[in-house]
Amino acid sequence: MDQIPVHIITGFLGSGKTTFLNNLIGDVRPDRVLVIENECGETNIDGAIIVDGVEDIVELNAGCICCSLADGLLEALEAISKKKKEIDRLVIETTGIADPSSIIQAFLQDPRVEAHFDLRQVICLVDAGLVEDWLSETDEALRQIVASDVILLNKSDTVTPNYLSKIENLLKGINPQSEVMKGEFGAFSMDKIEEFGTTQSRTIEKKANDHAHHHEHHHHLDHEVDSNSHKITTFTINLPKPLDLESLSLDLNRLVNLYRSQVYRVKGYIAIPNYPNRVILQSARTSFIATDGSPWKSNESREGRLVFIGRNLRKEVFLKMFQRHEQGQIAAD
Ligand SMILES: Nc1nc2c(ncn2[C@@H]2O[C@H](COP(=O)(O)OP(=O)(O)OP(=O)(O)O)[C@@H](O)[C@H]2O)c(=O)[nH]1
Repeated sequence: MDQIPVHIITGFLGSGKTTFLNNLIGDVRPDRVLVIENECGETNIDGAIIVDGVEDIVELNAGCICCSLADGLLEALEAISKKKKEIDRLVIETTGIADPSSIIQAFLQDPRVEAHFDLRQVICLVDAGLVEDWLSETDEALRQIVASDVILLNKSDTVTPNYLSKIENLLKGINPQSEVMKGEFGAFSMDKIEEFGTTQSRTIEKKANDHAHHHEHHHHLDHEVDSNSHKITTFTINLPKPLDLESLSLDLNRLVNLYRSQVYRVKGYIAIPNYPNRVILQSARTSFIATDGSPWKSNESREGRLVFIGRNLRKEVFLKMFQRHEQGQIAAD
């Protein structure tokens, strides 16, 4: 029986997973790719960011796939296995704080999954400018790098060539079995990546076993993840009205600068008055970047959502700041 080739895309928050996925989809026949998106929090922001044309995007929200294998992922895979003839590949994008080892294990050790799917490669996106921070502040970044077959050292435009070489060596030191490619804006050729060969089952099995059982965090809609001494918090702020982009950007930049050491990632979209598209706002320890998202449908209520991910974040503090500085009404979820 033919198996569906699978790639798992991992990498820390904001490292460029979605950007790479968009490139990959541009390279192949999008109607024959199926994507499983996993987001932290209830809002699947990436669903709104990804380019159109993909056969299907299965959204697994409200938790991290690595923790809900028993329900969400296995169910999704079972449904996908029935579409075998319609798709050429399955791509799974994990959350930025996921330990991918239990997902890898499912593909290598669960007979229900193995029967239909062939895990080709685990690909890890790395933010050249921030990876040292993430390695020193979190455990997840290390686990993702260790579990991968191919490391895409992304955002090379944000660092000097010398620093880039230093990071390349650091990554090779952490995971000597992996291949490292350097680049920017997720522009890595899938053909080249596939030339590195498929994952050696034995190797990956070892990796999966090495990293299994280290993972005991619990994900909820708004949740805190205890990962040794690091507490990763995720919460969503709903923005029920269209908002002024300029004043909101000022507020948001002020917020992330004030809590710079605690805020890992903010991502979401807002509605702005008289504008036909969602405006996607995101930051990864940097200023906010605003880009066009998908158009609002005529019957849709124009509500924005921002997901915050960080360490020891207190939602009340952020809500209060929004309430003080926003023009519209802000509601907690
Ligand atoms: N300067 C620079 N920015 C980049 C590069 N690659 C991606 N970005 C930007 O970095 C931000 C995060 O990229 P994403 O692709 O959303 O990252 P992600 O890993 O999917 O993020 P999460 O899903 O939140 O973990 C976006 O604003 C991208 O446009 C790069 O090579 N250089």
